[in-house]
Amino acid sequence: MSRLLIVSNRLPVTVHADQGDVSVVPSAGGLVTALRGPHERHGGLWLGWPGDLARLTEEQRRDVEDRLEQLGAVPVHLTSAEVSRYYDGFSNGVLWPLFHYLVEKLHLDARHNWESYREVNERFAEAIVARYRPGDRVWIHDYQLTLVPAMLRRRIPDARIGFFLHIPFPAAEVFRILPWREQVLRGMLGADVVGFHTTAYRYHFVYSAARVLGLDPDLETLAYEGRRVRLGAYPVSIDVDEFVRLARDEEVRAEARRIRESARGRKIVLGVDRLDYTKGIPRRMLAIERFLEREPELRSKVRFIQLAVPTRENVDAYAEFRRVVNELVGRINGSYGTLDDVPIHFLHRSMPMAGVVALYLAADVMMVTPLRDGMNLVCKEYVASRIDDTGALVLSEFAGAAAELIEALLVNPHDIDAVASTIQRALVMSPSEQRVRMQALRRRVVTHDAHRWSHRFLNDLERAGGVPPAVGAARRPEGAPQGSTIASARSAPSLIVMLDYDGTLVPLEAMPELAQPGEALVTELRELAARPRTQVHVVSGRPREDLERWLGELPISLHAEHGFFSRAAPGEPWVALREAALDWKPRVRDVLQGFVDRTAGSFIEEKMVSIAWHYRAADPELASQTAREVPLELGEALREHDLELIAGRKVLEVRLRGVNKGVIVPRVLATMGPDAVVIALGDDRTDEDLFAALPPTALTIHVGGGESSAAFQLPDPASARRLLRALVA
Ligand SMILES: O=P(O)(O)OC[C@H]1O[C@H](O[C@H]2O[C@H](CO)[C@@H](O)[C@H](O)[C@H]2O)[C@H](O)[C@@H](O)[C@@H]1O
Ligand SMILES: O=c1ccn([C@@H]2O[C@H](COP(=O)(O)OP(=O)(O)O)[C@@H](O)[C@H]2O)c(=O)[nH]1
Repeated sequence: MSRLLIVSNRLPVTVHADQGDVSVVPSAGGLVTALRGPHERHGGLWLGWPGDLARLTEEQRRDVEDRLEQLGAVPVHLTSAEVSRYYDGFSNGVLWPLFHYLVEKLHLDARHNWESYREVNERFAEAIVARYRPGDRVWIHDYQLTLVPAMLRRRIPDARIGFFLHIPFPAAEVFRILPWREQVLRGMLGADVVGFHTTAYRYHFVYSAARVLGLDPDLETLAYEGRRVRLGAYPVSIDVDEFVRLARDEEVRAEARRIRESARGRKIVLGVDRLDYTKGIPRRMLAIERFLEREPELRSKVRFIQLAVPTRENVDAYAEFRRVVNELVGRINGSYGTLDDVPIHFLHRSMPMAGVVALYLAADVMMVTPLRDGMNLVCKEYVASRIDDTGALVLSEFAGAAAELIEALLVNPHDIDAVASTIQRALVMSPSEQRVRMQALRRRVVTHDAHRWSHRFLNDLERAGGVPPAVGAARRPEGAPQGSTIASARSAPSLIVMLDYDGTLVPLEAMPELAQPGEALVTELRELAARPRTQVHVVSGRPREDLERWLGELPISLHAEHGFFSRAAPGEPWVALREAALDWKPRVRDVLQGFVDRTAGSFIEEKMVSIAWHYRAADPELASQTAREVPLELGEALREHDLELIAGRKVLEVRLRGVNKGVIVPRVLATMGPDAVVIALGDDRTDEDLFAALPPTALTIHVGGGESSAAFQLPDPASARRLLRALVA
């Protein structure tokens, strides 16, 4: 049976060793809460870091490993130097603040932290390989392991790999600050499915990939290295039944009553967060201070409880942050406390889930006001626990959960006045308004629970994969031609080699004039043409002048503008395919010039019988939107003048209908005997016309990733040229 291998930095339990005592306790944080259900249901393995086992005796270690095994947990051990570099230094000192838009907290200079991050990601990939069985699904989680999908893909190319990011993916303008932006994107794109909490995070990812890697932006699927990577928004959630069960539990209810009694008639306003600077605790405290200042008559009627769970205490920013929060709480309690009570009850500890639910049941108002939060599960837990439809939720607009929980009182956590007013509003909310809002919230949380979250993701993972269509083509070529195929072509009585230029013989460049052939390529083509009974044809979309300037001396045939012009040998004239009306050009040029003017970095390439608008160097977001408008604006001109608009790789080209690379095929074949072997290589949509016009016996080769009607495929121009050299050898 197909197993689910869950892979995350943290295991569902963490081992603590304290002065000889060893405890194995449930890990804190939303990721672990969300994944417990799928792990138990699918009965697979969970690979992750168990905490520090270095100080355990051999016997204690064996005992811990037995307990982990019973839980289906596979430990990936980290040294204390790795914890400090990979986890504290890079994951939580670089990626965490950057992805939460807290750029001033970034520590980018410690390169060894990045090295360690890479090494530990390799270790995770190795650990997966060691446990992997064919048919397993691998689900990798979060920012600590962004490189693992690609590392695993290299080791097991046909593995089914999912990746889910639990924190926000920031806007491209913020993401590209990261010196390792390319590696992180390529790492994540190793997966078949990449999941985010919200459509906004997915959008940022797509445009980061477009900007940094030059991929074509598409919100559903990215074509990457010959694969199709599916992107989805899957808002994570909680095990609702478990919270309802705890909310009905007599002991939990008794504890909730005790908490209320100790508040002596005061209303309770609750916060539950890891003590993380993203959670907005200081600004929440300032809003409480503002509220107390503004509402003297309510001071004795409210108790604020803040449960602050210790977290990442070895990261400098967290230690400093704890000091700031302590000072604030001290100041407010000093100003507004009495001999009887203090306004803020601040608890710096973690609690068992039953204790947390008792707090949820006791609280009249729940404050969840992070500055940024990937999702935030605390707010969903509060809603699930309020089985009698009472209570008010104050929720930050910057939590991923705000996209779903729109019936909460949504606030901007940066606006202290607004948060203070919202506390007041929540405290006086009528029971009927509470019910209307809470019922709507509960409906959404109940129907979109953790079970549904994992089900949706794993369903998409089941169906994902495959390769992207190369424009205009329909299937995946078989792979590189075998040595025997090349050998039989070499021994054929005569050989016709038809070659596209850009993207096939040379890599694509930002500006067409930069893609010059270089001496090595010129020599290779000369040697190929010198083979006995061999014809070489370069069949390009380029104008005659480029081909003449770069390849004109060679004893080969040149075909420019997709075969509209041909030149048989050096010194011979260029011959046009037919008479062509060119009266459409000013009109088309005008329209395309409008697109150049509003899309910086794009340009027009004008040839004799076609005009192309190139946008590979333009801002990808702008260019992809603009490209959609081109057919609309050109529609009438295309119809009136019988023109075609052809989409290539980041280029749109207007040309006469019926002029394509296929038109030269009958002429070329007529020059050789029927037993000539034809080899054709091309990378783009326009080369599909050539492949389609060739006889089925031709050896057609698509250069690059994706689908094509070609029989074979080579990854890049370098391998295409190796094949040409092999023909000569
Ligand atoms: O493992 P730690 O370093 O102690 O941190 C705990 C977890 O914090 C983060 O949680 C995120 O995941 C939640 C569930 O998807 C989401 O609701 C929340 O907004 C996120 O911040 C972190 O992403 C996890 O990797 C940590 O395990
Ligand atoms: O003492 C506590 C208090 C809270 N939580 C849980 O920690 C998770 C916090 O998840 P959230 O998504 O809100 O934020 P994260 O901490 O993952 O950033 C929730 O399931 C809480 O119930 C916990 O494990 N121990």
